[in-house]
Amino acid sequence: MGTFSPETCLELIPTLTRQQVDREYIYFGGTVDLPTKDKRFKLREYLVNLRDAQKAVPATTEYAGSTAGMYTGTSADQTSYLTNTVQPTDSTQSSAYIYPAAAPAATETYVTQSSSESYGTGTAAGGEKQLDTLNNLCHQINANVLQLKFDFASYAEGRGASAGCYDAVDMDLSDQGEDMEMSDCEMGQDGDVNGSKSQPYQQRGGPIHPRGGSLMRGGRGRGPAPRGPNFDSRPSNGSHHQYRSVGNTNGGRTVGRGGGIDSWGGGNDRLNERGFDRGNDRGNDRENDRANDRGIDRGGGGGGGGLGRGSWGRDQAGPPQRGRGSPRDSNRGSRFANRGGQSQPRREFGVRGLGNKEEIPHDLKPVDWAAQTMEEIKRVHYNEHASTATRPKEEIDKWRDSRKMTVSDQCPNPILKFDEVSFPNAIKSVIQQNNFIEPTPIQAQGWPIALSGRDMIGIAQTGSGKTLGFTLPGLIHINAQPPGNGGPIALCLCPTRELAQQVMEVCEQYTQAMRIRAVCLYGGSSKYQQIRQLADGVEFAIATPGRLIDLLNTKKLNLRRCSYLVLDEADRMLDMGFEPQITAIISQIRPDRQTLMWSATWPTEVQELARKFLQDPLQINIGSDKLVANHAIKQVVQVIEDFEKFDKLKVLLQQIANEDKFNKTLVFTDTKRMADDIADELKGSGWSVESMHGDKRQEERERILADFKRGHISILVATDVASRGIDISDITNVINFDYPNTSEDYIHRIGRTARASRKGTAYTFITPNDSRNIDDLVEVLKEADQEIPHALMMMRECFGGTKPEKKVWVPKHAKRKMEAQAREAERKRLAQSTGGQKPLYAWDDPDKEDSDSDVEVRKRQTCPETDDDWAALYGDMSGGGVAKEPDSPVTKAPDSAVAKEPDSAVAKGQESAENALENG
Ligand SMILES: Nc1ncnc2c1ncn2[C@@H]1O[C@H](COP(=O)(O)OP(=O)(O)OP(=O)(O)O)[C@@H](O)[C@H]1O
Repeated sequence: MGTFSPETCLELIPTLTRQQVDREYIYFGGTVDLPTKDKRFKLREYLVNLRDAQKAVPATTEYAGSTAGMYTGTSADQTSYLTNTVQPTDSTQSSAYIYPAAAPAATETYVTQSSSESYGTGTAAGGEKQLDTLNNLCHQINANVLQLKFDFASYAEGRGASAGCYDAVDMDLSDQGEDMEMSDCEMGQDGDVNGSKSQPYQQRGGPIHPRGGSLMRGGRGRGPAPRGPNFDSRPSNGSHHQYRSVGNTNGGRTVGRGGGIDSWGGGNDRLNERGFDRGNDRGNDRENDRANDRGIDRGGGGGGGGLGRGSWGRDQAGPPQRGRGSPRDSNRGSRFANRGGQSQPRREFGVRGLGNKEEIPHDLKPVDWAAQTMEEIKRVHYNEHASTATRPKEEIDKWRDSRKMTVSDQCPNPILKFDEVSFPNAIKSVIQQNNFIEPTPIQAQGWPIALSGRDMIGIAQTGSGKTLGFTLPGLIHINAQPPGNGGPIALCLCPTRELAQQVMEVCEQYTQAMRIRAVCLYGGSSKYQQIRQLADGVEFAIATPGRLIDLLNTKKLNLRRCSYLVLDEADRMLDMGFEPQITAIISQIRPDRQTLMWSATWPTEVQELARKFLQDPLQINIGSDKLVANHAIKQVVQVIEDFEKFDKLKVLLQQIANEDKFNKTLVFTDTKRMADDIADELKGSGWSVESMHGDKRQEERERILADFKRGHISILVATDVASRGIDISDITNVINFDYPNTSEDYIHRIGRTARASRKGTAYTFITPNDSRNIDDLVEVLKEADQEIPHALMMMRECFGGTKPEKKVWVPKHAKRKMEAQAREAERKRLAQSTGGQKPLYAWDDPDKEDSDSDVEVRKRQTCPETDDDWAALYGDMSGGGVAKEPDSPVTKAPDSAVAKEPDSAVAKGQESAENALENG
């Protein structure tokens, strides 16, 4: 029986260096694919041997606590491991791991694995469970979905430099096509794994919360280290802890929000970066990306319920974080944990199910404005120009019609030239510097409304100049109010940091010219500096809600002077579940304020809500009240299968580069993890590419975006953090690698190209999993007079408007498996059509007959479809235990090992399979 010696590791993993293995304290945290079938076989055989050896092991004790992974070491280590990791049974702990009571051989190998089942506590016939675990491991290897993690740091720390190493078997089935998006808890899948999958953090980070086993604690190195006596004495911080936490990402998908950076001090950055938010990745990623921004902004975070099999191998979710120790944070953690761990329908949160911020803590009590004495606001700053006032109605109607503009009754006439609006000279000169010739339509119609002091809703396509549409009237509003240092006069709320920075960037020129002090308040950046700026006095604040609430909470900011409020991307703010925050913020702003909402999309779901914050608003819509994409964008939709996506992407990128090597492409993915993976893959092929998402630290995000703007990188792979507001004029192409969560997001994403009056192309991959959005997409394409592929219409016919069960991305190895299955199906079909005369495993060459040994090899290369197949190949490794659930590679371990006579077919299969293995 073998162990994973460093040599084996070196052999198995080509990217590993001797130096890495030999060094005592080393981080090697990646997940690796076993690159070749040979190596997979080798590992499988190792496990099968292990299984066989394990059969001889007496019944084991089941311990409360948890871990995951496979541990190879000495019995002394076993003792210390037990001593250091096994926590006393706690009734709140919903899961357990198993452990051999006695070592099977001179070199002990412990395989522990969290399971999606809560074992409860006490003793059980753990030997069977362990075999079952091994069985699962083998199964996964066979299915090419097993990945290994090697944590040499743990090895070294735990046992010094003795031989052997710690092999954490990452049971990450997310790589398996069908299971991948089980982590996509928003989609309502696989909800059973909440509690038990939090395990690794339980032992390290703190107790499992009674509610669903989610983790409420964790963080900086609390709890004993996983193994080895040395751990206890080592100082630990979040990041170190993170890297030590080896094993099963099953255990810890931290589905909660975490304000790692803001909430915690040093050491958490890495944690946050690598573990904590990563943990979110598969869980609720699109949402998490958004939530991440918000989470970090607000400096809080929720603990995570693990998401069992769903997370990706590399994601070692760090210990769940709890923001700031507020009890309410705990609740929040639990809530998010539940979202992560227990499948929640995606649309349960927020107005349209895209988030929920109800539990964001704040001490903001609504101000009793009636009891306040307030200076009167000067709201009206608009003197209609003679030529505007006298413009004939027909001419105005014609102008509006030609721009597909609809306006509320009583809407003032548009100003068609800059001269018609009484901007101060400072603004006019900046407009000139920018070579703007005339106002864009939304500006032409929006400025008169905003300057008149009316509340308004402005909806216009992406890249149509909305930012100046609301900032310039804001600056004029500020200018008209009495001077002072009592807080900002104008406030612009933005859903993401990127957007806040973008707005800041746009208006900076103008604020400087007008000597107006502006500040951008967003999470992930130095709060101290922002507080100092606030203390110095500001007139204009651009903020993300989280940071703003934080500053309001800590009384570093007050909004009593604020009388001009903008909600940029208002639909997203309301849509994402920012409503409670918006309500809290608005409660701090005087009721006679002027409120403006702007966006490129205005879904009906938020319209009612929006009106709650507005008083008798005027509305402008450019396009229609439906979803409208910027018509300067050429929209190309490709209907493909999930597994084709990456290859198609490469082809597309090559094509784009061939057109012009200076082309800039923004690729959108659903998940942070996918963004990273794609960027890594592309980098490997020599592309100049970076990824950007909510897991990245703020400065990293800013650097990457700046690099992209400057053209230092030509491809940016991003999640929806980049979908709104970002104005990079020379983005020529947008690729929706994954179709976004909502069709509004589609409009905003593709709107990153064709800014101002430029043109651009948006490519979108559509798979059957996107069927629920097809109706919208077809409408958008029709409206923009774009080509609608026949396949899309066919898909619409078949699935239009229905929600798919899962949205899966199929990575390469799963793709290989699918291809193998397709070949197998083809083989069967061929065999049938030829009356069974065709060779059994001749898919590569139907005319060539396999030898007997080929047949056996083929068998071993093929993932058994069912448990019976599996048993036929490898025997019933649960030792006659309870039959496992079909379709569940990580099979639930039985509560108790109920003896069951193997049926004779299985027994026969087992025998022949074992013979085959011996021979093979
Ligand atoms: N009057 C104008 N003439 C020409 N260009 C303009 C004018 N006003 C703004 N722009 C430019 O148009 C670009 C897009 O503007 P902006 O970012 O405000 O669009 P937006 O409508 O807010 O887009 P999104 O909805 O994507 O956020 C910017 O680069 C800006 O400088």
